[in-house]
Amino acid sequence: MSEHPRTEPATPGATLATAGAAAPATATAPATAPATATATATATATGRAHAAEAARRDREDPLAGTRERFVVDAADDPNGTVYLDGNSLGALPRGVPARMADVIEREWGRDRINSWSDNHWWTAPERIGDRVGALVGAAPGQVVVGDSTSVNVLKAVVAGVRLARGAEGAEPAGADAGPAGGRDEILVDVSTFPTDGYIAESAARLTGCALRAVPAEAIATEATPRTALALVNHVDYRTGRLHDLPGTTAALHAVGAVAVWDLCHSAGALPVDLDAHGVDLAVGCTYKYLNGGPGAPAYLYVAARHQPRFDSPLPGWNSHADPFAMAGAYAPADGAVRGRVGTPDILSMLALESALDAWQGVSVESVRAKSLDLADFFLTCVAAYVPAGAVETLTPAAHAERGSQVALRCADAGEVTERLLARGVVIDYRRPDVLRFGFTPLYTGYADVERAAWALGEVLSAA
Ligand SMILES: Cc1ncc(COP(=O)(O)O)c(C=O)c1O
Ligand SMILES: Nc1c(O)cccc1C(=O)C[C@H](N)C(=O)O
Repeated sequence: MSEHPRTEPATPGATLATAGAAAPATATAPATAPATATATATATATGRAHAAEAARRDREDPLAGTRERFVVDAADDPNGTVYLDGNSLGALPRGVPARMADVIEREWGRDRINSWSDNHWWTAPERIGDRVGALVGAAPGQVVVGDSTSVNVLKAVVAGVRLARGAEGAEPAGADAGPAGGRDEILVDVSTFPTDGYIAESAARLTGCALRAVPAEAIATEATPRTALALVNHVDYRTGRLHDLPGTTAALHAVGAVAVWDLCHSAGALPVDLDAHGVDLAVGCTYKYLNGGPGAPAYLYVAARHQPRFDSPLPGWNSHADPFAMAGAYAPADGAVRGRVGTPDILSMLALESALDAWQGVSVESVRAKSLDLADFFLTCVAAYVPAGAVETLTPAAHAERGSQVALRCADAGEVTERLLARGVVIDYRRPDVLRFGFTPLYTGYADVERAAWALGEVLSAA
């Protein structure tokens, strides 16, 4: 469930003008280009010690140009919105509306049914899957886009248990009921995003396994020869902690278990390198750092070596070897197509395809470098602007242990989130006491994070 308090009117600039003595004098100035210099000068005059540095970093940022590919407010416009919620819903890439108009008016409106072949709708899940794959380190042919992350978790966990059992001949193919002389346990990280935990529990019942929740850091040591698989969140949605994908995957393999990773909070934010680390199965959403839009289709990665034995619990006609044979008996297609189920949501899928154009010429490595730098700079600004002891940082300081968000714990976090919104700073609140600041390097600038830290300081100084 989302926690996005929304107050009316949500006109950040108007509220900022009445935000108290520390508010910049130019708060009601129109959003014009010279606002950059004005805002920086005003910010410095009002004690914003890091404002000038933020402006300098933005000028020197090699990724500064990609911001124009998105619909976001100007970084230095004090009336504009600072959007630090791309870890929930990524901003709109500029090319998407025109592409959607074309899809709706021409492909659907005029070409109609022929679009399945002529406009390549039928093969969109694999085609777009390859583009997502390139961003998570998967060679072509292993990622298919479709359904929600929740649904793909079910596919991955049930099929993963079948893979783990089948590898040893411990169970007759197709029999899921009851432990079959071995692999009868599924591990899930104890702080998992809820949907993964709910679905893993159901998948455990479907496969006759027991579900055991352990800290993600302990999965490597808790896995035993009874473990069929572990479902692990690559980045913790609440704290922003990055879990050890290479080490945990290797430890699971050492006991013959399958590694299933949820990449919702890492895909598009940091290098994942699925193939390089020998991951078995992975799932993730595309509406966060991949900016695919609300409810954009998710994806499923099935490592090529597992595809011939990938036995989906949701075998639909779209994953049939010959869908239009309309055969009574199911025969799975080869490759990643095996992960499909029913008719794909073409409008959302093609919006995602267009959104991925925003990655043109950008490496995930460069995004990661800026993400870490943005978070470091944000924490420096928080330390300078926020009263001592008012917040506690939940996100690990070590770069190797964090994703692309900073989570701060503070009293009255829901109220603080509303007050930040009133100052034009959009973040997430997770009950009971967590503020999440998400950084999307393709469009988040240093002035954004400086302004967010300043606003947080204002709010907590007034508390
Ligand atoms: C880690 C994680 N997994 C799964 C989900 C849920 O995916 P969906 O609601 O798209 O099925 C989310 C966010 O909503 C998430 O953060
Ligand atoms: N998927 C969401 C939605 O449909 C509405 C609001 C928020 C979301 C989210 O993605 C929440 C997100 N997974 C989280 O990390 O909390």
